[in-house]
Parts: sequence; C-alpha cells; structure tokens
Amino acid sequence: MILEVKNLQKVYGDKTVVNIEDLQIAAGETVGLVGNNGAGKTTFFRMLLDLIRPTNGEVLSKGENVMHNDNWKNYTASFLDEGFLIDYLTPEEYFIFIGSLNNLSVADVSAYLSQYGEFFNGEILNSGKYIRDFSKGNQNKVGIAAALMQKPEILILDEPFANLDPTTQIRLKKLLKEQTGNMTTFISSHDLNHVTDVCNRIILVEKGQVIKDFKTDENTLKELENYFSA
Ligand SMILES: Nc1ncnc2c1ncn2[C@@H]1O[C@H](COP(=O)(O)OP(=O)(O)OP(=O)(O)O)[C@@H](O)[C@H]1O
Repeated sequence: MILEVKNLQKVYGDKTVVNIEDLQIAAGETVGLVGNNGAGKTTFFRMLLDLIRPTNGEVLSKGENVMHNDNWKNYTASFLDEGFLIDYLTPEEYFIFIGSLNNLSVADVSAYLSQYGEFFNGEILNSGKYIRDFSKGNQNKVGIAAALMQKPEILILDEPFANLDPTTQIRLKKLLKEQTGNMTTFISSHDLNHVTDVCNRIILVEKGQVIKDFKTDENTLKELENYFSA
C-alpha cells in the first residue's frame, strides 16, 4: 500500500471532523473523495500532507509517518487552494520555480507547458500578469498544471473542477486521464459525474467518516446520485 491511514482523527472543540479507522490506498489507484460541505475532505487532505496535525492516529506514505519523515515530499504533489501559489510571481515564474525544485530546466518547463494551450485557453501564459491578478478559476489552472508537471507518484487535488467553466472541466478530465496513468491520485469533488468518470474508486465521507468505499462501475453515478438526493 502506498498510503495507509490508521485511526486518524481530527477534533476541533467538541466536534470530530475526521474519524477514519483504516484506509488503504494501493499504488496507481485514482480515488475520488465525495461528501457534502463540511464532511471533512479538506481537513483529511491537509493531514495527508502534514499541513495540520491529527488529534490521533497517523498517515503512512510508503510505510512512513508523514509527520516524522520528509521522504514523501519527493514523490507527492498537491494543489489544495490558492495558498499553494506565490502571488507575486507570474505563472511562468511560478512554473519555473516549481520546476527547479523538481530538477526541471526552463526548457523542460516550456516544453511541458506547450501541451496546456487548450486547458489554459490563452489566458495564463504571456499575459504579463501576476498570479494574484488572475481569476480564481485561472489560479486553479496554474496550481493544477504545476502539480501535474512534477509527475508525482502521489497527486492530491482538492476540488479541481471548482471554479472552472464547463469546457475547461471537460478538458481537465481529459488531462487527468492522460497524465495520471501510474500515479496514485486523490481527488475531492462535488461533481459526481466528473469524479466517477475520472476515478476508479470512490470514497464517500460524511461527518468525517467513511460511509462507502467502492470501485467505480457503470452503476456508481446512479448510486451516488441516489445517496445524495436522500
Ligand atoms: N481550523 C478549524 N477550526 C475549527 N473547525 C474547523 C477548522 N477547519 C475545519 N473545521 C471544521 O471541520 C469540518 C470539516 O471541514 P472541511 O473543510 O474539511 O470539509 P470539506 O468536506 O472539505 O467541506 P467543503 O466541501 O465545504 O470544502 C467543518 O465543520 C469545518 O467547519
């Protein structure tokens, strides 16, 4: 198992917002995390990335606790929110910076970005604007592209379809399918259609707990729609 979660809990005041006893993710799985507002998805992702500390329990990446070891940082990339970006850089400068952390030359980064013409829709590169001056949707595109550029073994994206127009959502699905081949991918989403299309496993959370965990098949979308319409 590339990722294991054991007895993971996050408590704020008298509220347990994440409570996952045991979760095992095998290398290469594309896992969709779904659940209503406040279900604990972002809190869970933040613990996977050691951005917040669990109240109890642990996250093991390749068997090592992410709190006590930095190895996972070499093979994990993520984009949770705009806080992952650097506001005073242009997108090009940001991509080059992230590339440099991953031993990619400026030429490597340019070559990589050349395939993003459609996804960026002509609005990201060569604009002369700083990241802070882009719309939220366009900021998301920068963050997602920068995470994918690292070709990580583990990719974690929090609501990647949010704030994107329908055309771009469809382009993003295509990109994810093309680029996440061998990656272990964790994607949270409120878009049941997209998440079942992209992911081969769906984990449904409610009040911090795993309610359902199943492999995606032709019935999954219907099951999820039924669940959420209750
Ligand atoms: N720092 C904090 N202090 C207190 N409560 C918090 C804190 N961070 C999150 N929470 C609470 O934890 C719960 C889970 O929040 P979280 O953002 O993880 O949910 P989510 O599933 O990502 O929701 P959404 O779909 O709305 O993004 C919510 O009730 C939230 O108010």
